[in-house]
Amino acid sequence: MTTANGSPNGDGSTRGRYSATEPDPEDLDYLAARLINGRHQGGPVERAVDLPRIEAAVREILHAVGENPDRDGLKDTPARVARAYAELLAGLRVDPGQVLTTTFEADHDELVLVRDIEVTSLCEHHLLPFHGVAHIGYVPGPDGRITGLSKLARLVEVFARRPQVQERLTAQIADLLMERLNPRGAIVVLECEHMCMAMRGVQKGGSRTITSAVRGMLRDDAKSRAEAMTLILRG
Ligand SMILES: Nc1nc2c(ncn2[C@@H]2O[C@H](COP(=O)(O)OP(=O)(O)OP(=O)(O)O)[C@@H](O)[C@H]2O)c(=O)[nH]1
Ligand SMILES: [Zn+2]
Repeated sequence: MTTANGSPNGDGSTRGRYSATEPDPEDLDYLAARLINGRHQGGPVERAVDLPRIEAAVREILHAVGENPDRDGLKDTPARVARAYAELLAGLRVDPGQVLTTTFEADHDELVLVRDIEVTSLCEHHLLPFHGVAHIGYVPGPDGRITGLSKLARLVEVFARRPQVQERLTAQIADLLMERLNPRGAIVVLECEHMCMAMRGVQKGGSRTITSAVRGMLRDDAKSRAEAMTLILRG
């Protein structure tokens, strides 16, 4: 739990070695809330993360590969890995709709596009990272409803911090934009490299997978779609 002043303890004090501007990574409510808007608003924390259970599982993995989890270099590793998973999967505990609660009306009815939003997620098949960039565009609806540009990046974070496949991640971003902003159309393109293809298995580093989700007029109108794609892919 933290407060609008950014202090994890709500009174300007710090906990352990973490300052008010450097949140305690063990504060799981904070990690979930930070995904939404950088402040804790007491939003829904849907699922608790069982850190001791992850720790026990990581100890088992270390045993199973023939390591000694109690040796000096590994003794804190299960706890570190547990905290890391809590952070990497914090999106599971967040209602993505909360990200798009701040919307504005603006007299703009043409494409709004944010390119090259950094994205890192975990593939649900191997729990290895895939990373790259997301490009998100939409054409505001008749009511001219737009959202803050940073909210588009936050939307990527909330859906990326879950076990994912790239196709679903792409579609979820587009669908939530359509649901919450009621735009004329939306387009989401992700370009990612999958570590499960680079570090193991087929071992083809450097390949990039491109996925798109196109909705509304950007799907139905070939000219609008081609214009948006040109802007997205020219970078
Ligand atoms: N479509 C899709 N596939 C993914 C994604 N992330 C990982 N994969 C693939 O998921 C597949 C899982 O295939 P399996 O045959 O069950 O697993 P595997 O034996 O580890 O496969 P290899 O990676 O080919 O060694 C692999 O082909 C991965 O490349 C993703 O985001 N989208
Ligand atoms: Zn994988």
